Amino acid sequence: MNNSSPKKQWLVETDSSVVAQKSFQMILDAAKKALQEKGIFRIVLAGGTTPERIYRMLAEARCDWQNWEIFLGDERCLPETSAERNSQMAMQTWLDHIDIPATNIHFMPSELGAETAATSYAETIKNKMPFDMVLLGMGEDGHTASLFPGHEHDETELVHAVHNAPKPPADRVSLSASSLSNSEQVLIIITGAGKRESVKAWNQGESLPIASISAIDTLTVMLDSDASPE
Ligand SMILES: O=C1O[C@H](COP(=O)(O)O)[C@@H](O)[C@H](O)[C@H]1O
Repeated sequence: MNNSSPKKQWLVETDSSVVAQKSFQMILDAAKKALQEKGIFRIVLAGGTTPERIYRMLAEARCDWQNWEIFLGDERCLPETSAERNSQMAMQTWLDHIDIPATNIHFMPSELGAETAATSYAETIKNKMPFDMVLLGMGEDGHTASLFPGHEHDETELVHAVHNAPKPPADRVSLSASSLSNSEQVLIIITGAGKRESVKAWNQGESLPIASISAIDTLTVMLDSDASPE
């Protein structure tokens, strides 16, 4: 990994639809660059509700998806077809609607339990990094992916088994902060007034999980005006 500091940009947009539109364009631009330079684009997806609108836009985009490779930043330990799984959200909003080889989609087998899934997914990603783009959201408590405030993990792990998550379900699987940061670009998208206090705490230097994320080249934080403390 590159030890120099990444470029950082903090963008405040008028509303969540502008955040979605600009994020969508950043993803397409990153894909175009990676595909031109090396013929493959590896992106790690965020779960939760914030990225849904972006994924729906991607479902409508005219792209050659053959050389996109999809990963997840975190997953919830629930049955494979549960609507609460991040993989199901990504399939329903985007991946079910495009012509991408199934072998290019790498979900976490979290139905097998957090430990088994974390070990398995570490094998999946270990030769796929650095990623080209990591997309992240942030919860109201400052968690990102399934890295929660107050939780401690073995920093040598690529992927963590997560238990006792304060947001259900309690059992989850998450890429580590260093795996999530092992990406040319990291794009963090934050919308809604419910996130404002955590954004403020992050700005004031509180050691929230979101604050542990970096990037190789560029770290972008894109917020809507509701989430911005200014
Ligand atoms: O549980 C999760 O929460 C965060 C934030 O979700 P949001 O609904 O507030 O966008 C999400 O980034 C993470 O992937 C997910 O598992």
